[in-house]
Amino acid sequence: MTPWDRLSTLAETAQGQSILDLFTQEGRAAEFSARFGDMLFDYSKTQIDTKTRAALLDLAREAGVESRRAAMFSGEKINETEGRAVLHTALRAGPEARVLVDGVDVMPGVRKTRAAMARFAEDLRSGAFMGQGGAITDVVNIGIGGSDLGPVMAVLALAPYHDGPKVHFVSNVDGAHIHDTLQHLDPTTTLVIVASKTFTTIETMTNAETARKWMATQVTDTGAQFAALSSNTEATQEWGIAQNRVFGFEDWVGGRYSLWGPIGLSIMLAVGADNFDAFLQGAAEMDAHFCTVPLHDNVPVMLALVGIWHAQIQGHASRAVLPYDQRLLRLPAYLQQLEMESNGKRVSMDGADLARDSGPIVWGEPGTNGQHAFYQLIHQGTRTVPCEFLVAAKGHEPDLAHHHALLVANCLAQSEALMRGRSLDEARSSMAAKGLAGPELERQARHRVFPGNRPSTTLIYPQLTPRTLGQIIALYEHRVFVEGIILGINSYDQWGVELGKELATKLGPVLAGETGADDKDGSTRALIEYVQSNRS
Ligand SMILES: O=P(O)(O)OC[C@H]1O[C@H](O)[C@H](O)[C@@H](O)[C@@H]1O
Repeated sequence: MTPWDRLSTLAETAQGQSILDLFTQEGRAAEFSARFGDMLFDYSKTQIDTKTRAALLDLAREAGVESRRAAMFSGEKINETEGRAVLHTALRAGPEARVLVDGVDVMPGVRKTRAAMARFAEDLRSGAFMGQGGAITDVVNIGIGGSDLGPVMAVLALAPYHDGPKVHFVSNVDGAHIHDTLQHLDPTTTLVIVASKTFTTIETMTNAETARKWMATQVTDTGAQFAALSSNTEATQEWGIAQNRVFGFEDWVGGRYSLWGPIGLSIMLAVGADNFDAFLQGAAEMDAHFCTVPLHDNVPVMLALVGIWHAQIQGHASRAVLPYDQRLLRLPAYLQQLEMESNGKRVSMDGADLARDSGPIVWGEPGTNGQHAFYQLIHQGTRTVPCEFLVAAKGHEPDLAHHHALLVANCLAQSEALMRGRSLDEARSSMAAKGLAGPELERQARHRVFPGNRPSTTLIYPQLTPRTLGQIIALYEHRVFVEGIILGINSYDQWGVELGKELATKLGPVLAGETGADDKDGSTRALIEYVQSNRS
């Protein structure tokens, strides 16, 4: 019997197994949680028991998690469809590290770029680097996908550490985005960063061109107030950005894994090089944990196995990520790219159809806001949505500690409510206490039943510092990697984004009326006609 078969059988047995009843086993909370430093990952509020966990760990071993992990860290070209190594971990490696790609140590180059970024950041933050109108007050990062989501998420998350210029982000090709961002800024004291690994992404290049025109209205040497983050340094030069403000990286850094290097410049500008270093250090600590701790106690591995249990074994199509932390507002969006662009694939590494479901749909919002919106479905809908809660024991506002206490209480209450539910008898008693009786009591009570037994995990940490944020992001990166290995997926390519881009490029001239729409289907033709007759 393969571990997959064993897990299917275990899932059948687990059907109807009360999670709450599992807690009659003494010490379950400690036994079904994993620690990393002062961070605790609690997965005891799931149906996973000792046998299930053993089978999940066998699955990980048989899939070759340990050897694939070694292959990734040693610079092997594990991104086989693109023939590339996967070494975002090198961007945060410590001073002693040596990482070979094709026999060459890449670390001297990584350190050189990191030092150049830090010098530039400190020059800009101290006012040594200025715009035409004086010290830089605002920075606009123009990028999309991995060149946007990571930096936006991290800059918002680290608000208590901001002591640099105000950082803004423009990603959407919708002119509204750049318009609304630039209209309040002064071009003479603004730095524009063009962040694009390829430096060909149409949205980014269109926005960059618009920013350049805006800058030219008041600045004589526009190029002097631009910086570029890219692995295509030739294109940055052609575009007119001086070499000393181009921060390059190699093709072994995937877009959605790139915030640790040059793509993180906006984060460094906002919080300073020391805080950025702490962010990298946190991630490096998680890397060391992932590489050395036995699978059973390994937080990324266990997070991945819980994910596999819920998505591929129990068949839950989505998972909700619910940070009880307003500053992690964009974490769900960031994780949507990280997880769904990495593991949303229908063929395995060798091109065969995937034997089971690909990675799940990831969605979420910060708590407590989500509670007043979609938690209704999570508690009483017909589908089970495994929930991943994140919360800090302590906030950053000592005088608002009572807010934080309420926040934490709500987070803990939600995982408890999801597990415990409310029975029909309990609902009946509360209706009876309100004076209801007979059929009306019965009808009202049924609406107030919570089936419960809904699984969730909680990641809890002392406080959201730069170091903790680095740990959390690296944790999720490795989770994605482990899930991808188990599914046999190449988590590091993204061919699924190409077709839409190609068709959009061809539709441009059609919409402009330069070419006909004869080869289009009826629906697309009708939409084209609608746009053409309603845009003037
Ligand atoms: O950084 P860029 O080359 O501009 O790419 C930006 C983004 O666009 C692509 O379509 C990919 O789906 C993303 O993985 C990537 O992060």
